[in-house]
Amino acid sequence: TLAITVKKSDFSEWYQQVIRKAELIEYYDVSGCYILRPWAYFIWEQIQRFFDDLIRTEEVENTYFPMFLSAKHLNKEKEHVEGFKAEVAWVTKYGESDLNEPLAIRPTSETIMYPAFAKWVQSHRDLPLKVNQWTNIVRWEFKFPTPFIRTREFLWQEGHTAHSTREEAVKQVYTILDFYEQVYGELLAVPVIKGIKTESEKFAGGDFTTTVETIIPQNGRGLQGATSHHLGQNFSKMFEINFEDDKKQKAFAWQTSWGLTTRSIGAMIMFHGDDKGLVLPPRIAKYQIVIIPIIHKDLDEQQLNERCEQIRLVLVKQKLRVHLDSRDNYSPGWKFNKWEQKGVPIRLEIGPGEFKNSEVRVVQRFDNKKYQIKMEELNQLNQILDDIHNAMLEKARTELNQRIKQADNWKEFMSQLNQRNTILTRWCERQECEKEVKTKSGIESKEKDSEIDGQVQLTGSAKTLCMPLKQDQVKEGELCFNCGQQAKKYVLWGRSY
Ligand SMILES: O=C1CCCN[C@@H]1CCCn1cnc2cc(F)c(Cl)cc2c1=O
Ligand SMILES: [Mg+2]
Repeated sequence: TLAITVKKSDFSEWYQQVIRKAELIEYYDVSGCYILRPWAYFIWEQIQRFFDDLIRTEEVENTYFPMFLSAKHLNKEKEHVEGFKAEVAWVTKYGESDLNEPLAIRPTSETIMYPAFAKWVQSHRDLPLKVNQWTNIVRWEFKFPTPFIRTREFLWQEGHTAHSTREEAVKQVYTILDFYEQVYGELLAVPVIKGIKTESEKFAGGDFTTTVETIIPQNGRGLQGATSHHLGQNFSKMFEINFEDDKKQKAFAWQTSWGLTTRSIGAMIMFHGDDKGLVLPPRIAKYQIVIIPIIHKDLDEQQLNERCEQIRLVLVKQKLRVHLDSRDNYSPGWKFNKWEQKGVPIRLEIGPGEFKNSEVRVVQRFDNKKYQIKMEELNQLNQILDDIHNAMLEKARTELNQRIKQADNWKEFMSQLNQRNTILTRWCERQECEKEVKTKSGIESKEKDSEIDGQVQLTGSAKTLCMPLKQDQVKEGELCFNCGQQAKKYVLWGRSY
């Protein structure tokens, strides 16, 4: 059927219907793999354009590295690959013949890139080295797949830099983290919390991991939006990426790596969608405006179409992405419904009244506001779209903040968790304490692990999402909410994707 048959509150069924009825996703017969249709791929292109403009200001250069790597290469960083081996996909044959050694498909590109870095970096004059690539990635996840959020093949960018000093590398980590916050806020109208991962949740191969986390309002689950790691000298020692510093001393480079994936599109869909379907933030909408002629017996059809085409050209000149839907095999009502499902930010209706008064009827998708504007006021639409973006971001920020609660003890913590909130607590920073909270919260969670086909998809236990960069100073005598020892930091806990 055309209509979405559930409300957003029936969240996972709503999500499955929206991604199909908004024509974002088509299913494919390899489990965990999905087709990105033009309506979705356009969003990824906008993200690429926006992020490329940002990293260009940091003199990051786009490259392309091979997708295959040998077992030898992959096992170069044995210890941290250990935990990931189960999800590596391998090519073992070509035609009828066996490869004499199997090749892994990139699950990430450190071991592909860093041997080349070692060749390119000899002197401190070769630093800083800053490369990025836009590719697909394959990780044979065994958890139940969700389009955009968790798929076996996804698109991402991965940036990798090498610096001569720790300070410069650390600065780079935070500059990129700010760029990620801008991708979410300025492009996707999704608010995020910048923070640092705990030792247990960080990238094991690195020194520390920073992250932008968001919280899906419907289920209060944390979702990692993107990540920016300081790798220290761990990889440069492993791959001999060293250089002669200005005192003729051999020194190991200081490195960063950072990634953002098509999961960002899933976060945007979940945040902004409503019972009628997708709601697109204007800056990533393939069509920002759709024009619908309303044919009427008192109105000459030819003249109506000429007026609509005239309006379309005016808006094209204003650099707006506008589509005139003059199909004569669908009714206006059908078109309203379809373009609402696809989340087009503004619909312009032109019927006999508008025609006579040289007006258009504006219908805003995000808040369903309706009003008339004169033809000569069409130039207001650029600002109106900007205002819609800002209003969507503010509404989303309010919803996110409503999902963050404080707790000073276990009882309060579990009460908030079972109300599907995330919880900011003082914490001792001890890993075993963190592990205990994970275990206990899983046992006491009202929301049991949700399983599909016997595969745990979303667990009921809480984990740390991040230690927010913006946080109060913990004072002497202020204790960890769980173990009662002296607290050191505030940390945000939550169920997560
Ligand atoms: O998160 C990023 C940003 C972009 C570049 N990479 C880092 C670290 C990636 C961690 N990670 C994540 N997943 C992995 C999966 C695997 F199968 C293997 Cl072999 C390794 C990894 C792995 O190292
Ligand atoms: Mg993983």
